[in-house]
Amino acid sequence: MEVFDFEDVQLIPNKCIVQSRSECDTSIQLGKRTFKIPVVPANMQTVINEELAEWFAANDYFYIMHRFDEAARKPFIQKMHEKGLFASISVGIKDNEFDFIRELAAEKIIPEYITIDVAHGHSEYVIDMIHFIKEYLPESFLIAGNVGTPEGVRELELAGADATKVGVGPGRVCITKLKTGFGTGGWQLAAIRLCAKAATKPIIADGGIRHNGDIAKAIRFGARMVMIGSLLAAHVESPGTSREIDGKVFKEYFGSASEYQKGEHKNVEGKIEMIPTRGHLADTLIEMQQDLQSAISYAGGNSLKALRHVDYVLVRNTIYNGDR
Ligand SMILES: NC(=O)C1=CN([C@@H]2O[C@H](COP(=O)(O)OP(=O)(O)OC[C@H]3O[C@@H](n4cnc5c(N)ncnc54)[C@H](OP(=O)(O)O)[C@@H]3O)[C@@H](O)[C@H]2O)C=CC1
Ligand SMILES: Nc1nc2c(ncn2[C@@H]2O[C@H](COP(=O)(O)O)[C@@H](O)[C@H]2O)c(=O)[nH]1
Repeated sequence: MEVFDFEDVQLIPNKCIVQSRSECDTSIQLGKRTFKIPVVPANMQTVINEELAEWFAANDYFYIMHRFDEAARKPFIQKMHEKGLFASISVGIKDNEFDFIRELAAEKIIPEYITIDVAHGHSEYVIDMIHFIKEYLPESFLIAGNVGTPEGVRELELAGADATKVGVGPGRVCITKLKTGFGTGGWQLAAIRLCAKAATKPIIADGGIRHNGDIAKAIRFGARMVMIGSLLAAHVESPGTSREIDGKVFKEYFGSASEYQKGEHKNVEGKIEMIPTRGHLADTLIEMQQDLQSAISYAGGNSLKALRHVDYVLVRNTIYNGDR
């Protein structure tokens, strides 16, 4: 099996067909909606909160609210709907989550998007939850994950998932590879490629994006969208707690399976990082869009489709050209 990661690949330019990069269309459809860019912030407590979710939805960006404030989810959906915005929530697979889905269905509170968010998503229990959600809330677009294999993608799709999320262990604050020996950390891009070949529905590539160019690479290898944590954390608006260290302001970015999230040291597969505070999230998203527009122009097209078939070379670890 050929394995490689984002830093090992460079895409090869084609003749440009646009007069300006602004002609390149970065929009992408997921479910019934079209979004400005193929990027979704990670459904983590230091990346997204209700205020940001509202901003993302109101500005035509996709978002997935995290699942770590369980009781807030129902009023969140209602609040989004009162404001005419789409609701996109996460669920786990414990028994109370089945009750929650039943409750939403009984009260006809129907989120437009639901994501089943479990570390090891290739599981009978996740498949049970997919069946359950499809029975009780068939109108919701259902994303299930995370998986790291073509078999995982196929089984979740077959169970009824409308999209699957791919990535086990490539995240910036992930220590799954170190703690268990498993995952797609270090070869996430090759895993996206394998999974996309098996997929008949969209896949969301989750974790490991370190540069804006990695978004174009993920799309080249079959992702419909990418989920991003670290690059979208630590902005002025980000929910992580700020701390001043040696006169510089940092924000917390911690893993959802870290002890900071769990409140105990049990099955810990995540850590914390302090990231220097960046500017405003809106500016980072605009830069991501501009970089993608440029990537599309290098691909020789005027929409994201152009990225899907560009040639590439494997040049191991050369992303910095020795400039690091
Ligand atoms: N994308 C990634 O690589 C990873 C992401 N995460 C994130 O961390 C958060 C916590 O997730 P998670 O650890 O799934 O915790 P959850 O609390 O969501 O656990 C999911 C359920 O599955 C059970 N389970 C059995 N085997 C596993 C396994 N190998 N991994 C995970 N659950 C298992 C758990 O039971 P029990 O706890 O008793 O075992 C629990 O009932 C999620 O938001 C997840 O996305 C975590 C690790 C990797
Ligand atoms: N193994 C773990 N993975 C985690 C944890 N918390 C979140 N995640 C995953 O990371 C991505 C974000 O990755 P990034 O490279 O963009 O920072 C996120 O979407 C989850 O899938 C964790 O505690 N352990």
